[in-house]
Amino acid sequence: MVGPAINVRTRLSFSDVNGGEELCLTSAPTSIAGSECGGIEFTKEDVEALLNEKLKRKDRFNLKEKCDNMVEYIKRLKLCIKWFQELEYSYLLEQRKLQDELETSEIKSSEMEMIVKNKEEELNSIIVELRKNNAFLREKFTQEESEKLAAVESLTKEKEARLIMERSQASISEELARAQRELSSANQKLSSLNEMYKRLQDYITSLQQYNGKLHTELSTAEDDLKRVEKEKAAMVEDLSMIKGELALSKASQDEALKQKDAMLNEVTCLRREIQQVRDDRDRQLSLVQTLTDEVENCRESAEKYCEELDEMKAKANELEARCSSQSIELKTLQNHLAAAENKLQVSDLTAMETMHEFEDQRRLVSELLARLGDAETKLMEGEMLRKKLHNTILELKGNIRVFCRVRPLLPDERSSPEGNFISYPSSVESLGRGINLVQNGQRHSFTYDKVFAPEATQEDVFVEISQLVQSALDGYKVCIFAYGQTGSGKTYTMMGKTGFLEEKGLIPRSLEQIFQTRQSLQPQGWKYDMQVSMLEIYNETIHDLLSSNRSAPDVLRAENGSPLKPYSIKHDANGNTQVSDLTVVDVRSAKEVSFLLQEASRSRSVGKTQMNEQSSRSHFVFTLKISGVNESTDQQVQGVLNLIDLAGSERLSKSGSTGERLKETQAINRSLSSLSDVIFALAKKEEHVPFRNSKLTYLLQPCLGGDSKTLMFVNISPDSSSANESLCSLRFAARVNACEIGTPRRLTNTRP
Ligand SMILES: Nc1ncnc2c1ncn2[C@@H]1O[C@H](COP(=O)(O)OP(=O)(O)OP(=O)(O)O)[C@@H](O)[C@H]1O
Repeated sequence: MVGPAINVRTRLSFSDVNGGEELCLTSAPTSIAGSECGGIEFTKEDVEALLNEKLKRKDRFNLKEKCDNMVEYIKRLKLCIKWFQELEYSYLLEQRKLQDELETSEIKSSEMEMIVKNKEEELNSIIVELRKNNAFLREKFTQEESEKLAAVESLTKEKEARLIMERSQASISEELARAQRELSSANQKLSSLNEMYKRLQDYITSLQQYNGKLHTELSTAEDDLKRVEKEKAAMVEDLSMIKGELALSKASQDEALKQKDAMLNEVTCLRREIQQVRDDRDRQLSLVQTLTDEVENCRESAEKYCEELDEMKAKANELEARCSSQSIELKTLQNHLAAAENKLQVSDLTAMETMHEFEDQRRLVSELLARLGDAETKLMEGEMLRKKLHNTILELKGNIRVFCRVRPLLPDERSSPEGNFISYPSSVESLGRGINLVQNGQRHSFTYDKVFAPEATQEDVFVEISQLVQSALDGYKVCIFAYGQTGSGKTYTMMGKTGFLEEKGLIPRSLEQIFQTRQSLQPQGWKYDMQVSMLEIYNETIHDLLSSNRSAPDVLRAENGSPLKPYSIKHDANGNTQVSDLTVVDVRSAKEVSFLLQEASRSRSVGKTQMNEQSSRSHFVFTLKISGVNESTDQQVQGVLNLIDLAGSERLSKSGSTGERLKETQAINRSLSSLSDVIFALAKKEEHVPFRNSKLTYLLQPCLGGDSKTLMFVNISPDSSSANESLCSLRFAARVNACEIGTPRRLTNTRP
């Protein structure tokens, strides 16, 4: 008996996408029916071989494809297993049918039995084989399943890793792009800096050339000036001579005029007299005539009158003689008059000449004065230009600038019995910049950027720093501090004298100028925001001078009164200084700031010492932060103006301090000595600069070691008893002047 034929068509295939190969095992439609069945072609070996082959090539698949193939493979295996199960089931059915047939027919030949047995055995072996295959395939399936899981897991891991890698790659490429951008901008900056450097070099050389030219011009101008002065002096001398002569000639002219008047009077008198004489003569003549007539009449009439006639004749002769003598006198008088008139004319002429000469001289003098004025304005312009160039050169060199100011003697101070121990050289190169100090018979000379003698007013001093103050509005960090012995005039210089407008100090003047300039820059689109903070460093602790809570100055207090941490100083990468929790006030006018200044000076630690009635016992730091933006160009600037009034150095022996004052004095001297340590280290260009040794030096770090425009006032007392301290201050100032701290940097950018 032939059982039902089961058609099995199986195709197991693995395809390698990369290799393009396809490994396949296909069973042709097979009729599994009794002995005709040649057996199933998918033997364990085949599958194993197939798997081995697959495993061998496994490496070549990439994980994803491997996984897909695996899934496909597993699907097919499942199908295969299903088919095998169906096959097994059909075989079982077949077997059962055969057995049924065997049982029902009961006629079973031994041959048939044999066949059936064989068939059964065969089928059993096939079933066993199939079961084995099935078990193997199941095992394989679970293995493949676990492998698949592992592969999926590794795939997800790989995917994650890939994602991470992609993300990191994206960030790296972003960073790379940024770095490239930065590199290009840095390159641009570098090239612009190089260009700027070249330009600056050119500028410096041109400035130097210009400076040289100016110097030569200055020297020629000075020569000219000297010459002109000499000429002027000669002229003035001539003029005075001429004036003398003129006065003389004027006097002689006056005299001549007087003479002339007198002569005229005389002439008129003489004329009158002549007239009188003439009248007399005429009268006499008429008389003579009448007499002659009478004589004629009488001659005829009587001889008796002969005697009378003779008498009359004698009288007439006498009168004639008188008349002729009077005419001679008249002639001489007329001659005199003519001579006087001549003389008058001559003196008129000389007076006219003198007047002309005087006019000429006057014109010459005014011309010379105009030339002198021109030369003086040229000289002043040259001096201003020289100062500007000097400032630019100093800025380019990166030095700290130093101005020295000597205060006048105070009413209770006496000048030295040996005369002034401070003098100012008058040579061209040190004029206004040099100071000499004589101590123990030895002369010490110093030169700074500017020296102000006691006569210098607050206005004179401010004029010299106004440009520096101005640059805070252009985005520079500016620091001006006053250093000096106690009572030498630091507070006077920085703050001025309260209640005296003329004696306002640099801080109020600077603020007025800044707010005025802010106003004047508004039409150009500039808008500025200003913030003020004020602090003092007293006994190495910071006090907020604008804080409403001044009960415990060194330590901040929370609202509940519990102490918070003390104020701390921090500098950022741009060199901006921040003092934690310090009160910062937005200000819009100089008035607001002066109100705050008054508040702060009331809070400041001030005390009476032997050296100063109102001595500042702390370092006072005024900070104005300026941030400006140009609405039309979007340019932004950030400037800072630091104005610092340091506490005065003093000798313990001299100050006579005790108790609290002694502690203050020691703290002041300690911080000033830290300042000088920093200056020494900077001057020597040492690697380590001990900025952190005191709060003062740490606060001043950006001004002393960075890119700010820094100016120091060294204040000097003219009192001879302070000569020693003054010498120390001048020496310290000379060191400061020699410090190179770098080129000031302008903080400006474009609004994003
Ligand atoms: N240029 C000046 N013209 C007139 N008076 C001055 C001048 N400089 C200082 N003074 C006067 O000298 C005295 C001492 O000056 P000031 O208080 O400014 O000294 P200081 O250096 O700040 O002292 P301290 O370090 O003790 O605070 C004050 O009375 C001040 O008015």
